[in-house]
Amino acid sequence: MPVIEVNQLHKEYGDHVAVDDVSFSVEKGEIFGILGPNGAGKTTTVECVEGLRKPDGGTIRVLGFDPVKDRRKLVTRIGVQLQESHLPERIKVWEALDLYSAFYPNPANWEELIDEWGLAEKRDTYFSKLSGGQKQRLFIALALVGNPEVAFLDELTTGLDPQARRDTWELIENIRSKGVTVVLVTHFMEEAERLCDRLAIIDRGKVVAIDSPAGLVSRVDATQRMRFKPSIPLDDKMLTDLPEVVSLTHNGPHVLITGTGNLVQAVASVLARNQILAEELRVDQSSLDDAFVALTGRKFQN
Ligand SMILES: Nc1ncnc2c1ncn2[C@@H]1O[C@H](COP(=O)(O)OP(=O)(O)OP(=O)(O)O)[C@@H](O)[C@H]1O
Repeated sequence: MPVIEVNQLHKEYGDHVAVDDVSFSVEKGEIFGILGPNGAGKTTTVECVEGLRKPDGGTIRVLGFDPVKDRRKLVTRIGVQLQESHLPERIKVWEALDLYSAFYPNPANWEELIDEWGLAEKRDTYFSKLSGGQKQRLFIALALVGNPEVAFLDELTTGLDPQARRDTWELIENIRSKGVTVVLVTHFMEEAERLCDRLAIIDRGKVVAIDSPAGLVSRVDATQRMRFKPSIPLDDKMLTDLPEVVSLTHNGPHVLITGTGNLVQAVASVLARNQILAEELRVDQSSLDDAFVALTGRKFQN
C-alpha cells in the first residue's frame, strides 16, 4: 500500500484554481519530489496532504488516514517542516527540541539530532541569534523529533549558500536511509535531480509528469553534444561513419558533434584507436530543465 495516495485533489482560493485535480502516490521509503516554479501550487498541495488545508475536492490518504478527519491519529506519525516557520525569539535550540519532543509518544533522542544536524555549538543559542542556515537545520530537526514515518520538507534549502545546500542534501539522504519516507517540495532542479527517487512536476496547478529524474530526462530529445580540440588534424569521415553521430562541424580548432545513443563512448574509442587526444572536452546532455521545457512548452522560471 502506498504511504500517500492523492486522487483528483482540487483547491481554489476565491475564483483562482490553485490545485487542479492533482493525483499521485508515494511509496514507503522513497524521496518523492514536488517540483515546479513559484506559484505552481506545490505548497497548497502539500499542505492539504499534511492536513493543514481543507481540499475543495478529491481524496487524500496518508498512512491510510484522511489527513483532515483523522488529524489527531496522523499528527504524531508525520513530521512537517513548513516553508515559513517561526519560534519565539528567546527560545534556545535545546529548549525548542525538548519542548517539541514532549508532544510525541515515541520521540527521537533530540541530543542526537542536535549533533546530526550540526547544531551542537548552538545548543544554548537563542533562536533569534541563529543564521538562516542554522534556523533551517533546527526546523528540520524539529520535523524529525517525533520519529515520523513520513517527513514533509518544503523549500528546505532556500536561502542557503551552495555548500550548506549540499551538506543538507547529504542529511536528507540519511533520513531516507533510516526508512523514513520524504516528501520534498522544491523549485531547485539540481536538488530534485540529485535527491528524488521520483518526482511530480507541477505547473499552474496541474501535474505535468511523474517519473524518476532520469525517466523525465529520457522523455525529451535525447540529443547529446560533444565539443573538443583534437590533438592532431582529424579525418571527419572516421567519425561521421559512426551510426551514433548525427552531425559534425568545425569551429576554429574545435570539433562539434551531435548525436544519440552511446555517442561519447563511440567517439572516444575511434579517437583512442587513432591515438588522438580530445583536448578541452565538453559533453552536454539533456537535463531536468530541458525536460521541463519539453513538457510545458516554457522555460522554468522562479
Ligand atoms: N491563502 C491563499 N489565499 C489566496 N491565494 C493563495 C493562498 N495561498 C496560495 N495562493 C495562491 O495559489 C497559488 C499557488 O500557491 P502555492 O503557494 O501553493 O504555490 P507554490 O508552488 O508553493 O509557490 P512557491 O514556490 O512560491 O511557494 C498562487 O497563485 C498563490 O498566489
